[in-house]
Amino acid sequence: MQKLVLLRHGESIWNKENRFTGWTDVDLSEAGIEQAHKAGQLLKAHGYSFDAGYTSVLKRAIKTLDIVLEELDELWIPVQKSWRLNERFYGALQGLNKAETAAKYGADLVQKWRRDPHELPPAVTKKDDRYPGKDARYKHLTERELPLTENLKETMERVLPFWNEFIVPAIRKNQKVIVCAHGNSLRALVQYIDHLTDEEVTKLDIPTGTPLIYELDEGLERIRHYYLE
Ligand SMILES: O=C(O)[C@@H](CO)OP(=O)(O)O
Repeated sequence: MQKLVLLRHGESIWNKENRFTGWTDVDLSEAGIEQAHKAGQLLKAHGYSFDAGYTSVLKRAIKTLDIVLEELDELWIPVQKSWRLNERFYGALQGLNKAETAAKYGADLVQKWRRDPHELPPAVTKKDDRYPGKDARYKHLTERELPLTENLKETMERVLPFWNEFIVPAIRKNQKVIVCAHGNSLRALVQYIDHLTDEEVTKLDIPTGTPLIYELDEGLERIRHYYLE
């Protein structure tokens, strides 16, 4: 049996302000920093230890993993950062307040943009400052890989190559792995690991700063999963 730990970053400043975040690189809030420390302490109290960490190129996830590893005194382990673990790119919604957007466009449409795995939020143009092609950290991406908007299905399509190329081989080598990512990159991963239907994933919400433990069999099929609280 293998254990895999998935962790959504602690609360960010824009989670707190109820804004669509996506690839915007906002920092953790005070509460988010506290959540990250608590997650690390909880993992330590339950005897967890890691050989490898994986995170996105966004500071709310990077810092959360750092704080967790600091609590475990394992800041030395190799940590791989990839854009493929980033939050779902939220297009032209990024920066807008979720409640104000619901009041403007209607709660049903906004809920579809947020949770329907096939629904695409309004796109940014390549001239928009939010277009990732303008950000140095994405300069190695091809134009096709640079999103203008993304739904959960597309998020899954860019998360899975990273899962298969790096995380699966590490687990198969018996490494103890922690993946610190985002609400929707983790929803995509959970949909894949748990074989969830689109309807089931629509209802799935992953809380910030709460370790989600997966026990996997040799074929990396889920035996059980639970939150450490
Ligand atoms: O704003 C975002 O990027 C995400 C996660 O906070 O929001 P949502 O809950 O709508 O997926």
